[in-house]
Amino acid sequence: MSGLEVSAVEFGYRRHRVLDGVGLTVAEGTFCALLGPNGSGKSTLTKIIARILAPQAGKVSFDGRDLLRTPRREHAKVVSYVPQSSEAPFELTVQEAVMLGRTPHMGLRPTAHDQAAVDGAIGRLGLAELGERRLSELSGGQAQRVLIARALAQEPRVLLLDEPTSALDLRYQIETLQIVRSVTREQGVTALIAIHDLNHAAHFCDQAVLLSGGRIVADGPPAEAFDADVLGEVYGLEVRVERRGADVEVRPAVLGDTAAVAPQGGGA
Ligand SMILES: Nc1ncnc2c1ncn2[C@@H]1O[C@H](COP(=O)(O)OP(=O)(O)OP(=O)(O)O)[C@@H](O)[C@H]1O
Repeated sequence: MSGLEVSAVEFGYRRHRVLDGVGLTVAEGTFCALLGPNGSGKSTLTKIIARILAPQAGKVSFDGRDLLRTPRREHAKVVSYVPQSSEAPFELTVQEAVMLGRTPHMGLRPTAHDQAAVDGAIGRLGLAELGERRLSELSGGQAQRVLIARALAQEPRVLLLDEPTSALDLRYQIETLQIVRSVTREQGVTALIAIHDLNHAAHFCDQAVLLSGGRIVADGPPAEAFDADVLGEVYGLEVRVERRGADVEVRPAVLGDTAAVAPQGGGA
Protein backbone atom coordinates (compact mmCIF):
# COMPACT_ATOMS: atom_id res chain seq x y z
CA MET A 1 0.00 0.00 0.00
CA SER A 2 1.24 3.53 -0.65
CA GLY A 3 1.11 5.69 2.45
CA LEU A 4 1.98 5.56 6.12
CA GLU A 5 1.55 2.30 8.02
CA VAL A 6 1.94 1.91 11.76
CA SER A 7 1.49 -1.59 13.10
CA ALA A 8 1.48 -3.20 16.55
CA VAL A 9 3.38 -0.31 18.17
CA GLU A 10 4.08 -0.74 21.87
CA PHE A 11 5.56 2.03 23.94
CA GLY A 12 5.99 2.73 27.63
CA TYR A 13 7.92 5.34 29.60
CA ARG A 14 9.71 3.10 32.09
CA ARG A 15 6.83 0.99 33.52
CA HIS A 16 4.05 3.30 32.37
CA ARG A 17 2.52 1.70 29.25
CA VAL A 18 1.24 4.40 26.85
CA LEU A 19 0.69 2.63 23.50
CA ASP A 20 -0.56 -0.93 23.55
CA GLY A 21 -0.51 -2.47 20.07
CA VAL A 22 -1.36 0.65 18.05
CA GLY A 23 -1.90 0.26 14.32
CA LEU A 24 -3.19 2.63 11.69
CA THR A 25 -2.91 3.23 7.99
CA VAL A 26 -2.98 6.67 6.36
CA ALA A 27 -3.18 6.48 2.58
CA GLU A 28 -0.90 8.75 0.55
CA GLY A 29 -2.31 12.27 0.18
CA THR A 30 -4.67 11.86 3.16
CA PHE A 31 -5.07 14.43 5.95
CA CYS A 32 -5.54 12.43 9.16
CA ALA A 33 -6.44 13.77 12.62
CA LEU A 34 -5.04 12.05 15.69
CA LEU A 35 -7.48 12.65 18.53
CA GLY A 36 -7.78 11.63 22.15
CA PRO A 37 -7.86 13.06 25.65
CA ASN A 38 -4.85 14.64 27.39
CA GLY A 39 -2.25 11.98 28.06
CA SER A 40 -3.70 9.43 25.61
CA GLY A 41 -0.41 9.16 23.69
CA LYS A 42 -0.87 11.40 20.64
CA SER A 43 2.49 13.16 21.09
CA THR A 44 4.18 9.87 21.91
CA LEU A 45 2.93 8.29 18.68
CA THR A 46 3.97 11.27 16.53
CA LYS A 47 7.41 11.26 18.19
CA ILE A 48 7.80 7.55 17.36
CA ILE A 49 7.02 8.20 13.68
CA ALA A 50 9.41 11.21 13.82
CA ARG A 51 12.11 8.91 15.33
CA ILE A 52 12.45 11.02 18.47
CA LEU A 53 11.34 7.99 20.51
CA ALA A 54 11.96 4.33 19.67
CA PRO A 55 9.07 1.91 20.29
CA GLN A 56 9.62 -1.28 22.28
CA ALA A 57 7.82 -3.20 19.52
CA GLY A 58 6.04 -2.60 16.23
CA LYS A 59 6.68 -1.21 12.79
CA VAL A 60 6.37 2.12 10.97
CA SER A 61 6.68 2.22 7.21
CA PHE A 62 5.99 4.54 4.30
CA ASP A 63 5.35 3.12 0.84
CA GLY A 64 6.54 -0.21 2.22
CA ARG A 65 9.88 1.24 3.41
CA ASP A 66 10.77 0.64 7.06
CA LEU A 67 11.02 4.14 8.56
CA LEU A 68 12.46 2.97 11.88
CA ARG A 69 15.55 1.44 10.28
CA THR A 70 16.25 3.75 7.38
CA PRO A 71 19.29 6.07 7.88
CA ARG A 72 18.28 9.26 9.68
CA ARG A 73 19.05 11.58 6.79
CA GLU A 74 16.89 9.46 4.49
CA HIS A 75 14.14 9.42 7.12
CA ALA A 76 14.31 13.24 7.26
CA LYS A 77 13.82 13.43 3.49
CA VAL A 78 10.54 11.56 3.94
CA VAL A 79 9.19 12.77 7.31
CA SER A 80 9.02 16.29 8.74
CA TYR A 81 7.74 17.07 12.20
CA VAL A 82 6.25 20.13 13.81
CA PRO A 83 6.71 19.80 17.58
CA GLN A 84 4.36 21.32 20.16
CA SER A 85 7.10 23.79 21.00
CA SER A 86 10.69 24.12 20.06
CA GLU A 87 14.04 25.00 21.49
CA ALA A 88 15.32 26.44 18.22
CA PRO A 89 18.44 28.59 18.61
CA PHE A 90 16.93 31.96 19.37
CA GLU A 91 19.63 34.02 17.59
CA LEU A 92 18.52 32.58 14.23
CA THR A 93 16.46 34.71 11.90
CA VAL A 94 13.19 33.41 10.49
CA GLN A 95 14.91 32.82 7.11
CA GLU A 96 17.73 30.85 8.76
CA ALA A 97 15.34 28.81 10.92
CA VAL A 98 13.21 27.83 7.92
CA MET A 99 16.38 26.97 5.93
CA LEU A 100 17.09 24.31 8.62
CA GLY A 101 14.26 22.36 6.98
CA ARG A 102 16.50 21.94 3.92
CA THR A 103 19.29 20.24 5.93
CA PRO A 104 18.54 16.65 4.80
CA HIS A 105 18.52 17.71 1.13
CA MET A 106 21.35 20.23 1.11
CA GLY A 107 24.98 20.11 0.11
CA LEU A 108 27.45 22.70 1.42
CA ARG A 109 25.47 25.67 0.14
CA PRO A 110 21.78 26.21 -0.56
CA THR A 111 20.84 25.77 -4.20
CA ALA A 112 18.27 27.92 -5.99
CA HIS A 113 15.75 25.15 -5.27
CA ASP A 114 16.56 25.20 -1.53
CA GLN A 115 16.04 28.98 -1.45
CA ALA A 116 12.81 28.70 -3.44
CA ALA A 117 11.45 26.05 -1.03
CA VAL A 118 12.27 28.35 1.92
CA ASP A 119 10.77 31.46 0.29
CA GLY A 120 7.66 29.50 -0.72
CA ALA A 121 7.11 28.17 2.81
CA ILE A 122 7.71 31.61 4.37
CA GLY A 123 5.23 33.18 1.95
CA ARG A 124 2.66 30.48 2.55
CA LEU A 125 2.76 30.98 6.33
CA GLY A 126 2.46 34.77 6.02
CA LEU A 127 5.97 35.36 7.40
CA ALA A 128 7.52 37.30 4.49
CA GLU A 129 7.72 40.56 6.44
CA LEU A 130 9.38 38.81 9.38
CA GLY A 131 12.15 37.07 7.36
CA GLU A 132 15.02 39.02 8.95
CA ARG A 133 13.59 39.01 12.49
CA ARG A 134 15.22 36.86 15.15
CA LEU A 135 13.17 34.04 16.69
CA SER A 136 13.61 35.66 20.12
CA GLU A 137 11.69 38.69 18.79
CA LEU A 138 8.58 36.76 17.71
CA SER A 139 5.27 36.14 19.45
CA GLY A 140 4.35 32.54 20.38
CA GLY A 141 2.03 32.20 17.39
CA GLN A 142 4.57 33.66 14.95
CA ALA A 143 7.21 31.22 16.26
CA GLN A 144 4.75 28.34 15.78
CA ARG A 145 4.22 29.41 12.18
CA VAL A 146 8.01 29.36 11.66
CA LEU A 147 8.07 25.71 12.79
CA ILE A 148 5.35 24.88 10.27
CA ALA A 149 7.20 26.76 7.51
CA ARG A 150 10.39 24.85 8.36
CA ALA A 151 8.50 21.54 8.07
CA LEU A 152 7.04 22.53 4.68
CA ALA A 153 10.42 23.72 3.38
CA GLN A 154 11.66 20.20 4.07
CA GLU A 155 9.33 19.02 1.24
CA PRO A 156 8.38 15.83 3.08
CA ARG A 157 6.22 12.94 1.94
CA VAL A 158 4.83 12.66 5.48
CA LEU A 159 4.05 15.77 7.53
CA LEU A 160 3.56 15.25 11.28
CA LEU A 161 2.10 18.07 13.34
CA ASP A 162 1.71 17.97 17.12
CA GLU A 163 -1.03 20.43 18.10
CA PRO A 164 0.34 23.03 15.68
CA THR A 165 -2.59 25.39 16.15
CA SER A 166 -2.52 25.62 19.95
CA ALA A 167 -0.80 29.05 20.03
CA LEU A 168 -2.52 30.44 16.95
CA ASP A 169 -5.34 32.95 16.77
CA LEU A 170 -8.52 31.92 14.99
CA ARG A 171 -7.46 33.22 11.58
CA TYR A 172 -4.12 31.39 11.63
CA GLN A 173 -5.68 28.20 13.06
CA ILE A 174 -7.96 28.04 10.04
CA GLU A 175 -5.25 29.13 7.58
CA THR A 176 -2.83 26.51 8.92
CA LEU A 177 -5.40 23.74 8.55
CA GLN A 178 -6.21 24.99 5.04
CA ILE A 179 -2.50 25.01 4.13
CA VAL A 180 -1.97 21.47 5.40
CA ARG A 181 -5.06 20.32 3.57
CA SER A 182 -3.89 21.93 0.35
CA VAL A 183 -0.42 20.32 0.51
CA THR A 184 -2.14 16.95 0.87
CA ARG A 185 -4.29 17.75 -2.15
CA GLU A 186 -1.72 19.48 -4.39
CA GLN A 187 1.46 17.58 -3.52
CA GLY A 188 0.08 14.24 -2.32
CA VAL A 189 1.68 14.77 1.10
CA THR A 190 0.37 12.44 3.82
CA ALA A 191 -0.39 14.52 6.94
CA LEU A 192 -1.01 13.35 10.52
CA ILE A 193 -2.04 16.05 12.97
CA ALA A 194 -2.53 15.69 16.75
CA ILE A 195 -5.38 18.07 17.48
CA HIS A 196 -7.97 18.64 20.21
CA ASP A 197 -10.68 20.46 18.27
CA LEU A 198 -13.00 17.69 17.05
CA ASN A 199 -14.92 20.08 14.81
CA HIS A 200 -11.79 21.39 13.09
CA ALA A 201 -10.73 17.76 12.61
CA ALA A 202 -14.13 16.91 11.16
CA HIS A 203 -14.12 19.85 8.81
CA PHE A 204 -10.57 19.71 7.47
CA CYS A 205 -9.45 16.08 7.78
CA ASP A 206 -10.27 13.04 5.66
CA GLN A 207 -9.67 10.55 8.45
CA ALA A 208 -10.03 10.67 12.22
CA VAL A 209 -8.21 8.30 14.55
CA LEU A 210 -9.18 8.29 18.22
CA LEU A 211 -6.69 7.08 20.85
CA SER A 212 -7.77 6.05 24.32
CA GLY A 213 -6.27 3.79 26.94
CA GLY A 214 -3.29 3.00 24.74
CA ARG A 215 -5.45 1.72 21.89
CA ILE A 216 -7.23 3.02 18.83
CA VAL A 217 -10.95 3.06 19.54
CA ALA A 218 -12.22 4.68 16.32
CA ASP A 219 -10.72 5.14 12.84
CA GLY A 220 -12.44 6.33 9.69
CA PRO A 221 -13.88 9.37 7.91
CA PRO A 222 -14.92 11.81 10.70
CA ALA A 223 -18.62 11.48 9.92
CA GLU A 224 -18.33 7.73 10.52
CA ALA A 225 -15.68 7.70 13.25
CA PHE A 226 -17.47 10.19 15.52
CA ASP A 227 -19.97 8.29 17.62
CA ALA A 228 -21.62 10.05 20.57
CA ASP A 229 -21.35 7.01 22.87
CA VAL A 230 -17.68 6.36 22.08
CA LEU A 231 -16.72 10.05 22.36
CA GLY A 232 -18.73 10.39 25.58
CA GLU A 233 -16.91 7.46 27.13
CA VAL A 234 -13.44 8.50 25.93
CA TYR A 235 -13.73 12.14 27.04
CA GLY A 236 -15.93 11.51 30.09
CA LEU A 237 -18.44 14.05 28.85
CA GLU A 238 -21.81 13.54 27.20
CA VAL A 239 -21.77 14.88 23.64
CA ARG A 240 -24.16 15.16 20.73
CA VAL A 241 -22.98 14.36 17.22
CA GLU A 242 -24.92 16.26 14.59
CA ARG A 243 -24.61 15.21 10.98
CA ARG A 244 -25.39 17.45 8.04
CA GLY A 245 -24.58 15.60 4.85
CA ALA A 246 -20.87 14.78 4.92
CA ASP A 247 -20.26 17.41 7.64
CA VAL A 248 -20.41 16.49 11.29
CA GLU A 249 -20.40 18.60 14.44
CA VAL A 250 -19.69 17.50 17.99
CA ARG A 251 -21.24 19.51 20.80
CA PRO A 252 -21.12 18.93 24.56
CA ALA A 253 -24.64 18.04 25.72
CA VAL A 254 -24.41 20.58 28.58
CA LEU A 255 -24.40 23.36 25.96
CA GLY A 256 -27.82 22.29 24.67
CA ASP A 257 -28.86 22.00 21.06
CA THR A 258 -27.36 24.12 18.31
CA ALA A 259 -29.55 26.47 16.33
CA ALA A 260 -29.99 25.16 12.81
CA VAL A 261 -26.96 26.91 11.34
CA ALA A 262 -26.04 26.15 7.75
CA PRO A 263 -22.49 24.75 7.44
CA GLN A 264 -19.94 27.25 6.13
CA GLY A 265 -18.62 26.27 2.71
CA GLY A 266 -17.74 22.74 1.71
CA GLY A 267 -14.27 21.68 2.81
CA ALA A 268 -11.22 23.89 2.56
N1 LIG B 1 9.03 11.97 29.10
C1 LIG B 1 8.05 11.30 29.73
N2 LIG B 1 8.32 10.52 30.79
C2 LIG B 1 7.34 9.82 31.43
N3 LIG B 1 6.04 9.85 31.06
C3 LIG B 1 5.71 10.62 30.00
C4 LIG B 1 6.69 11.39 29.28
N4 LIG B 1 6.07 12.07 28.27
C5 LIG B 1 4.76 11.73 28.37
N5 LIG B 1 4.54 10.87 29.40
C6 LIG B 1 3.26 10.26 29.79
O1 LIG B 1 2.80 9.48 28.69
C7 LIG B 1 1.39 9.61 28.53
C8 LIG B 1 1.09 10.07 27.09
O2 LIG B 1 1.58 11.40 26.92
P1 LIG B 1 1.46 12.16 25.53
O3 LIG B 1 2.19 13.46 25.69
O4 LIG B 1 1.89 11.26 24.44
O5 LIG B 1 -0.12 12.39 25.45
P2 LIG B 1 -0.97 13.37 24.52
O6 LIG B 1 -2.14 12.57 24.05
O7 LIG B 1 -0.11 13.99 23.48
O8 LIG B 1 -1.43 14.46 25.59
P3 LIG B 1 -1.85 16.02 25.43
O9 LIG B 1 -3.17 16.03 24.72
O10 LIG B 1 -1.98 16.46 26.85
O11 LIG B 1 -0.74 16.74 24.67
C9 LIG B 1 0.92 10.56 29.62
O12 LIG B 1 0.42 9.80 30.69
C10 LIG B 1 2.17 11.30 30.01
O13 LIG B 1 2.11 11.69 31.37
